[in-house]
Amino acid sequence: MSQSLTLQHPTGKLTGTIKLPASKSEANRALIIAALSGQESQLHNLSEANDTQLLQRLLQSNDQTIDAEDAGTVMRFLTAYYAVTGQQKLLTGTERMCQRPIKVLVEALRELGASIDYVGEEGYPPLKIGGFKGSGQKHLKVRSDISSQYISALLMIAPLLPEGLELVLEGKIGSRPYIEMTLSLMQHFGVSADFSGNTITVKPQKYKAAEFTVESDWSAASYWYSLVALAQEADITLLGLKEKSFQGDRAIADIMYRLGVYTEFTSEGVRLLKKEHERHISLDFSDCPDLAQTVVALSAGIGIAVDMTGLESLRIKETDRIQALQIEVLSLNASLQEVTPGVFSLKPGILQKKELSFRTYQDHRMAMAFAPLALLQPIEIQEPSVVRKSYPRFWEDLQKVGFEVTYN
Ligand SMILES: O=C(O)C1=C[C@@H](OP(=O)(O)O)[C@@H](O)[C@H](O)C1
Ligand SMILES: C=C(OP(=O)(O)O)C(=O)O
Repeated sequence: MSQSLTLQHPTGKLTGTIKLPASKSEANRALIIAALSGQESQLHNLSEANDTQLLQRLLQSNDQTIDAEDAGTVMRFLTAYYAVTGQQKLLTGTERMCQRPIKVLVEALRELGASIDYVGEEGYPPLKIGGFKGSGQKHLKVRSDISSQYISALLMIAPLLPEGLELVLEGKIGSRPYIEMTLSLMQHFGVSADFSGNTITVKPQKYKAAEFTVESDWSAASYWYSLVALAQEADITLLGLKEKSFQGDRAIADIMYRLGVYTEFTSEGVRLLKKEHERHISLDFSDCPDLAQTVVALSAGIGIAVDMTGLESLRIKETDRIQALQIEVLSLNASLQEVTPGVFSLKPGILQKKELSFRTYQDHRMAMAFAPLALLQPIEIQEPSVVRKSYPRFWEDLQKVGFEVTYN
């Protein structure tokens, strides 16, 4: 496995058509729902992303020990899935996964009648999941300010519970579009729910088999927006994206309008063209946390000041993404600071020609967010294989639009 790669572009001019990977968020919901339905559903365009390939394999596995690796959705969705289907499993993951909290979900599932024990530290994987004795409980209060994945996990099993589920979300609702995506996918497979105020109600129901085609991944698209913003000239088409999407990261089209990219929706996807960008913007990432790294790396490189809120969940993702960003923007002479609690300010500096090498912290998004800076000067990306989590062909796709990629 290559320790690093060097990336450069001889002309800075980008034209081409890219088939993006499919959304791992949509795919992983469809896989869990299809498994819960107990019927044969036809799922098309499942992502080649490791997170999806892994879930597909694990759902077929009879092993007692299940390794969710570094995939948050796999860990959280399988916890609820194994609990409600009464399967005895030891569910674990990477060292980092065992530092990502899961207490809110475990406590909720216990209240519903699941038997789950912590093998190591209380509140974190690995988990020993045992039988399920429905408690008859249908009313649950769940914190919604840590990870929406707990809520999505509970919602997908809700129609199978004897009394259904009334979920009251407590606190700020972070990553809300992912909860809405879950409800939309459930609806697609025949299950209705009501989301009013901060309460989501799901009555006992049966999932129905259905065909589903996964849309291209808007989070993956964000790196192409960044590439277009940084290019000298660009005309890039991204296939398989829809104007009306289940994915909240579709917000990248609006964000990038301000950062220098015009989006034209076509029958096959989107066409990205360059435009003027603003110099100073304010953004709230509560609904789209996975876009923060793209925006920070681009803005630091191109010289845009950004005031940011809604970054709370970044500390408990594949790495502490705030800390990783704070370190990596320094080499761009930029600074990222928390100016008042919860409010971050990115101040770009003057980019000086020097050797740039970015660490990726076992986080696919660190690699892909910083890669577009290779349009400004040659750069090195460390541990480039991290992209396999969501976009395994990322480096090959860059080569298609003229990047020179050298594995060191
Ligand atoms: O449900 C999902 O598919 C996801 C929800 C988000 O996580 P949080 O809810 O933990 O913010 C997001 O960051 C992650 O990449 C995918
Ligand atoms: C946070 C992410 O994934 P997960 O939480 O599913 O591991 C991500 O892909 O950026």
